[in-house]
Amino acid sequence: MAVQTKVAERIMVALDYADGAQANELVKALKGIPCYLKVGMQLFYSAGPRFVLDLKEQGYKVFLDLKLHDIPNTVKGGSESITRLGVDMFNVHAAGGKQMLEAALEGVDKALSSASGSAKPMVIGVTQLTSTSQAVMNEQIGILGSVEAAVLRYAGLAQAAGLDGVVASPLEVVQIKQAYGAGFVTVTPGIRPAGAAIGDQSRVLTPAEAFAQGTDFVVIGRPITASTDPRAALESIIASVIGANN
Ligand SMILES: O=C(O)c1cc(=O)[nH]c(=O)n1[C@@H]1O[C@H](COP(=O)(O)O)[C@@H](O)[C@H]1O
Repeated sequence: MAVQTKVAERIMVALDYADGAQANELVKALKGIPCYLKVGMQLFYSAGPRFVLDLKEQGYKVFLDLKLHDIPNTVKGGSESITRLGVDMFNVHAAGGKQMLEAALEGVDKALSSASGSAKPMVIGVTQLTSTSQAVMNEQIGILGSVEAAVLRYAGLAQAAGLDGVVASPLEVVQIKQAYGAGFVTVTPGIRPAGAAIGDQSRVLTPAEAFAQGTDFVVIGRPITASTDPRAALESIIASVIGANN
């Protein structure tokens, strides 16, 4: 497999758009690059399950980022509905606790036991959002200690519940892999190519730095979607990762 393909398959492009038409413009612009596509709440609340099904029909890997966080019974039902869409990955907040995380997996199993041929999606626990700084976590949210310690605690909870991995910032990947094993998947937003606007993110690294930390997937939105030439932006990110490895 070409090295470009291997890198592209580990880049999740965040389709943070107001509607399906705008998102489809980007999908068209990136056609032929085998990246993962991430559908988040803005697009899903507007374009709905149909948009997700369309991406799957086109053969894309899809991460449905709806960050479920509710009572276990509701999360179980939500996970069941999500699994029926045939997505490859979805996420739930680890802060919901072990019973809620286990309920998400029960929802997946329930859908798979009755659905026709849906593949098992990876279920990923959100730890501390990458927009959260140490000060915000301690002083506003009221969680004491370091961000790293909180992320590791959430990751441990996610693993104990049987999840496939976690969303965290690239700064925490080495510790997560050390504590929970190389096979415990890390999905890392908070990615900014050198010189890109950081915006509301707090804990960031460049794409090449994130992969050097050993992350499995990077999530990238605005550095691609806000670019005047999104395809060139993605290609230059891929080239930067390959260049850093040579
Ligand atoms: O679960 C996520 O995808 C997520 C978790 C997190 O901690 N931080 C985070 O930024 N995200 C998502 O990753 C994407 C990052 O987008 P950009 O900041 O534009 O690159 C957005 O769609 C966020 O919703």
